Amino acid sequence: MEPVQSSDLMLRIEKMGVTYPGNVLALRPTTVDFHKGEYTVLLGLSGAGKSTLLRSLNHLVRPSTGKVISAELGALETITTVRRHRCKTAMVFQHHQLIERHTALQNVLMGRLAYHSTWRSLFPLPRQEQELALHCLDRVGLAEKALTRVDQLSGGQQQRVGIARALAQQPAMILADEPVASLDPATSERVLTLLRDICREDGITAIISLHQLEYAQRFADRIIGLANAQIVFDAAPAQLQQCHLDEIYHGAPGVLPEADETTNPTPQSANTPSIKLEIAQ
Ligand SMILES: Nc1ncnc2c1ncn2[C@@H]1O[C@H](COP(=O)(O)OP(=O)(O)OP(=O)(O)O)[C@@H](O)[C@H]1O
Repeated sequence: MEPVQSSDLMLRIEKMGVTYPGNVLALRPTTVDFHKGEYTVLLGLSGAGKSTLLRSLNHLVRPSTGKVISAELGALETITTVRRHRCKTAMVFQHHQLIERHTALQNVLMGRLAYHSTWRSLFPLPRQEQELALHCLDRVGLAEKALTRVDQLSGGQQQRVGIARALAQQPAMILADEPVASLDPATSERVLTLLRDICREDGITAIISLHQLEYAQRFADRIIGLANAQIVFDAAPAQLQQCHLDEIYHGAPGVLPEADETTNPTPQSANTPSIKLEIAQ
């Protein structure tokens, strides 16, 4: 299939649905476009389908129906296309998935492995690659921790190493699955600010699943709200109204922050670890 023609299109999912074994419907057939440089937050209750949507974008979860189409590569229909797509699509995970007994630098170098053959990765990577990894650590403010074992770093520092590893991959797109779910509010803000600033500077498309409404409103260019395995809201944060929240949180009493709080986040809600708790108030 030919790549999709559109100047700012990064990725399209077309009638893509996911049903897990046991007939668990996780995502109804969905068509949606993601654009270059856009910072999209996926919002929704636990089980709404955020991780499934996110992980299907690089076929970590294989769609049961429909397809993922890269603007550059076309439909992800062959192993080669999926590999090339994954090479340019970095992931940041909730539990960062670092090798804890390795140094920060060694972990960041893992981001380069997609560019090397299996046998080549058995040997130290060239100096040029090590310098790139060090530069990535520097961008997340951790150059001085390069030779520190990851298990000696704080949770926030570990997640910054996870971001540096993603950057070392020189991605066109970053998929982040609840990257701040295990962090305290102040650290969460720092990590999300860092991620947004780097994506803006480098023109990286970011798609991030979050539970915290206030962070979604503060950081996103676009919010996609999911409920019951389908998209129920897809627009800029300023368009998000109480009725949309009611739909995303299906009837739970969602709390929409005051208008000026969207540009100036509220410390009181930042203390709340997730919207799931906030809406239960
Ligand atoms: N590997 C799997 N096998 C079977 N069912 C699964 C699997 N992964 C997820 N599910 C189910 O698919 C649905 C969507 O799950 P998903 O993890 O995408 O939701 P989520 O919105 O990311 O939730 P959370 O915020 O808790 O991570 C849920 O009903 C979940 O139980």
